[in-house]
Amino acid sequence: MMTAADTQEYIPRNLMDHMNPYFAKQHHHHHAHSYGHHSHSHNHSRRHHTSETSTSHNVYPTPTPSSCTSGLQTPVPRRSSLAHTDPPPSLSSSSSNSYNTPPATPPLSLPLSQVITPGLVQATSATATATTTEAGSRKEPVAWCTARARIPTPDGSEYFLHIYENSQDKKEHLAFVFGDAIRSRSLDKVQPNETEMDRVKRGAYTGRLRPIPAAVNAIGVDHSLTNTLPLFQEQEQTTALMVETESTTATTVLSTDSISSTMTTTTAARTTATALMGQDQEEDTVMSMATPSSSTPLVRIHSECFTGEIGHSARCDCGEQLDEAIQRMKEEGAGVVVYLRQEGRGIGLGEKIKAYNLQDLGYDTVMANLLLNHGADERTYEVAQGILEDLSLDQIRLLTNNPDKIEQIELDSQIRVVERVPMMPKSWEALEQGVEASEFEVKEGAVENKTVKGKELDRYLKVKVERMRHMIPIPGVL
Ligand SMILES: Nc1nc2c(ncn2[C@@H]2O[C@H](COP(=O)(O)OP(=O)(O)OP(=O)(O)O)[C@@H](O)[C@H]2O)c(=O)[nH]1
Repeated sequence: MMTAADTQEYIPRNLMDHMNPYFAKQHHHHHAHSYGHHSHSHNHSRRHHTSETSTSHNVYPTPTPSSCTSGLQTPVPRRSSLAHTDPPPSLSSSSSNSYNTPPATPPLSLPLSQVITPGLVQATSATATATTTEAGSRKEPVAWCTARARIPTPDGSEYFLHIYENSQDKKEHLAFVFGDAIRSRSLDKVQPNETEMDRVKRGAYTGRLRPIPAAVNAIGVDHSLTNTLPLFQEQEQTTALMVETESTTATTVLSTDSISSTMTTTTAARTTATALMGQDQEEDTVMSMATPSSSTPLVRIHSECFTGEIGHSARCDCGEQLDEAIQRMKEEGAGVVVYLRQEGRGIGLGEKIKAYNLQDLGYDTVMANLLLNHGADERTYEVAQGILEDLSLDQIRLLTNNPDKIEQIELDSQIRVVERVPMMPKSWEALEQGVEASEFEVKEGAVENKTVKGKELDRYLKVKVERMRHMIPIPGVL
């Protein structure tokens, strides 16, 4: 769909980079095309590479010491220099568990669980294998989920927050997962020597956890859950998992629903597992079996913005966008917000704060970045691709106005944006309709308190449209 914004003049990224001496020879692609329903392949090169993989397309080389001067000319380290050296885990490996941080707190004592051998627990979708792109260029996963937990929200709905590690940087990138149908393959994958409680702690269960009587919140108590099953059965009607081994017989109670479906018997360990379901299981089963939506999932790839999301800043609409994305996914009952820790379009919070001072002098967001010797936009999307691949999302409806984001997410990947879902800034939508933003807000009812408006926001948005190709119609009054 062509919008008014499509016809606006813009400065392509390569031209912007030519304005910057550091990036003069960098970019090789960028074409404008409209995004509606489409499926096409790209043959242009990935814009950003880590230092390990980069050859001729190393877009942001680490400046040489001689190029480092002071003040506005001081370059900052590029992402490529931040790439850490830990190898990503091979999901197909049966012996490596190096990426899982040891628990900081002493584990609950679960003697019987300790004897459960690998293979006993099988996740519902534990078929994760390293992903390979169309070009076959990437064998190892880029991102893997280390933990997940339920987050209830004030309106009673909830989502599962997924924590991701990755092969590109040391940051904790996130995925807000709405609905039960979307699962992380790396999370569900069985890890060597893990116990059921290990899996519960990292969130590798289906359904919902429930309180157990054994969870006494006091130190100096025996937190062993053995020999307490009869008590649980009588009083709590909770899901009980009975584990029997060759040498010992005892029972461990876990409050996971549907855990029986994650268990199988291994002959090697001569272990059997039986789930004894409580009376309230039916209700929970309904929750855990939410019908997977047949429609393509809604996805938002959101970049961190401390000022806009936490700091009540009216310089940008980042907080409003995050709220809007979450609201829509609640309404649809499914979807994923991939939350990337690339603050300030990848330049970091400190540098963005410097950029704000330059903006107060009259420079726009693009020029302020360039004057700080940054690219106009230094974000990369390999981690987002890795997260989407891990969540088995290769056909998505993407909430964005940014064509570059669509190009980057499809690049060298099987992921296809089958639909772009626009995000109209609330204040501009109100302007278009000739109403006060506050009226609009009330009318829509979707936005709580993050709607932003004002001259600074208008300027920020116009720069996105005019210089960064964002597909937002500028209100006639502006
Ligand atoms: N360098 C810089 N970054 C900013 C500024 N204002 C917001 N950001 C960052 O911009 C990022 C959001 O990018 P946007 O260009 O607003 O939007 P987008 O994600 O590219 O596009 P949409 O998907 O349509 O929202 C976040 O990381 C913010 O921290 C600014 O003035 N300077």
